[in-house]
Amino acid sequence: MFREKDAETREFLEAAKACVEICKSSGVPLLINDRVDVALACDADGVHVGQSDMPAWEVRRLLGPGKIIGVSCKTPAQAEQAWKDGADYIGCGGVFPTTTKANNPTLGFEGLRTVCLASKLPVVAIGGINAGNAGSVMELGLPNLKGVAVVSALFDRERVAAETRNLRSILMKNAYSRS
Ligand SMILES: Cc1ncc(COP(=O)(O)OP(=O)(O)O)c(N)n1
Ligand SMILES: Cc1nc(C(=O)O)sc1CCOP(=O)(O)O
Repeated sequence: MFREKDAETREFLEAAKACVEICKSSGVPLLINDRVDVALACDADGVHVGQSDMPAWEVRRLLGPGKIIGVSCKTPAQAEQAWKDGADYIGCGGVFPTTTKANNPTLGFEGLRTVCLASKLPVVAIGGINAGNAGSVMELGLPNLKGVAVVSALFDRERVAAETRNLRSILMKNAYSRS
């Protein structure tokens, strides 16, 4: 996911194109946060939109059937709408308090559980998740909960690659212990 909240459009697009190149060479899909225009211009693999961004049905109309669309959802009604609109997955949070996104309500495990139970789409948990608590989120064993998304757990650290490997190994252990 490429998420950039402050850049000018041209700067955003140039950075997004560079990310697309890196991800393509590693076989990793790249989604653009919020910006459908940028995703189209750099031929990204998809877009993630929030509740105040372009509606997912409109994003689908613009991107076509082959691209990945994610929608941030905090309630069962939003999850139902995302499914009706043709989204591929939903992001649900904040599971824990976060300083990365201002004024973001914390849903806790109960809020996440409510949305996961109602969702007809795969769910990615987000908000305050890090190597210390990611295991506890996945161990909830909630239906449709397929993974976690993190920002500060990796990007507020000096050793991003090492932190990423550590988080990955925690999530992989959890996946194997449940299979
Ligand atoms: C998996 C996932 N969940 C939520 C988000 C946040 O997207 P959005 O609601 O658009 O919030 P802002 O990025 O605008 O703060 C995400 N990118 N990924
Ligand atoms: C971008 C975003 N969306 C959220 C939501 O709840 O939809 S929480 C969040 C910030 C996630 O950052 P961190 O891992 O540093 O808490």
